[in-house]
Amino acid sequence: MGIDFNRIAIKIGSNVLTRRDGTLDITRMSALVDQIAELHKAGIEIILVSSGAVASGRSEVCPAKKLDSVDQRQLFSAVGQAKLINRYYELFREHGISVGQVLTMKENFSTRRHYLNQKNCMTVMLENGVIPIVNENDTISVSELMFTDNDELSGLIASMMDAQALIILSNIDGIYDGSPTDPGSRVIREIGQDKDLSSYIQTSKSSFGRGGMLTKTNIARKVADEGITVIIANGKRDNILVEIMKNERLRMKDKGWDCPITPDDNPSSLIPNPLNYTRFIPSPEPVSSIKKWIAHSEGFAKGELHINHRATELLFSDKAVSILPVGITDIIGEFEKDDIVRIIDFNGKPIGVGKANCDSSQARETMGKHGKKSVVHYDYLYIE
Ligand SMILES: Nc1ncnc2c1ncn2[C@@H]1O[C@H](COP(=O)(O)OP(=O)(O)O)[C@@H](O)[C@H]1O
Ligand SMILES: N[C@@H](CCC(=O)OP(=O)(O)O)C(=O)O
Repeated sequence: MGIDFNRIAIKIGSNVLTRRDGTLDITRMSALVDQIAELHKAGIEIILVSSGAVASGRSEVCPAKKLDSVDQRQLFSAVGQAKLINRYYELFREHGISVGQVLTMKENFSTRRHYLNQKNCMTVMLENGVIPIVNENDTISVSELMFTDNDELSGLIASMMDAQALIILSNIDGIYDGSPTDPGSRVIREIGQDKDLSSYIQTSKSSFGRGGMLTKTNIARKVADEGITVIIANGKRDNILVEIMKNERLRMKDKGWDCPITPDDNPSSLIPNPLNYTRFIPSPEPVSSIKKWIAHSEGFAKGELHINHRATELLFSDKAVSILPVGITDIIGEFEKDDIVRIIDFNGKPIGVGKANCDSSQARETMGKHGKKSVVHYDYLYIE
């Protein structure tokens, strides 16, 4: 399979863009923009997911009275997002590159129509040489329906836009095999598909971050399972993006793949990258666009299909299997045709999601019967 990085998503975390006192780190921002401009000029399409709205607003306004966390988020992000996008606009303009702002919310991924509408918006931007700069619309997002953090959002965007790679920039070199503060811990450079990382991840997160390393790891695994290379690296390191792309290019060349980086790259300067970063090995199996959407729709599931032992076994076999009524033992909740439903195995464990082929009452009528139409067709089924 030939792989090249001609479309990538880059997520810049709050901590990369903010100084210790919470103010926007313009020097860092400018350095990252220079690198993105270099990649853009080399012909790589880039979608930027940037945090930093709340952090940059915090230093801008001094609330008249004590605010609760929702009011704070709304006030700071309203002021901070304007400041953030204005900075990006100015910095990219120095390189002659146009940028556009995309503010989104979790609900915007809930129906296929909304999903495709967003995809279309960003596709048109890319086709016209415009770099989309995406952030959650924190001002009007409802707390319970928010993304865990921008790592989750960046995973959705990378998947939706069929990016070949997602680079998550944080304030740490990658995922450590122990506490990052322990001098004996090392960055794990490559993570295979079945590697369990739960014992390594501490619940700590950086001062301005929302989700922590656990969400990064979970989202990275999910996105890599869809065939997208995911890299977690330190956005505070000089020239990190360009170095990562050079290193990845070297790796691909090694395997006989082609990957455009900078047109004036001097091959002699392409020594193996001494930098630490964590790379999630992508699944070699391509995942269709609709399955990618379904994979990220778990939060919108309207009901549950409980399946028996045999159906569970078949779903994990190499065969392309749909969920037939005969394998269903219980149906929980009410759903319409085309709604997302959760698939629960015989042990009560959620194992995937799918788009229902019929509504819940029709599904209940055929449950347990042979020779009936599938309740979830294989093409609309995503097993984790
Ligand atoms: N095993 C680990 N390896 C690396 N970082 C870890 C690990 N366990 C916990 N962390 C914490 O995760 C933090 C990064 O996540 P987060 O605060 O969400 O950053 P961001 O704002 O960039 O998204 C690190 O600063 C570190 O404190
Ligand atoms: N939308 C928020 C992002 C908050 C957030 O989740 O940040 P991060 O910890 O960097 O993923 C902002 O711009 O401040």
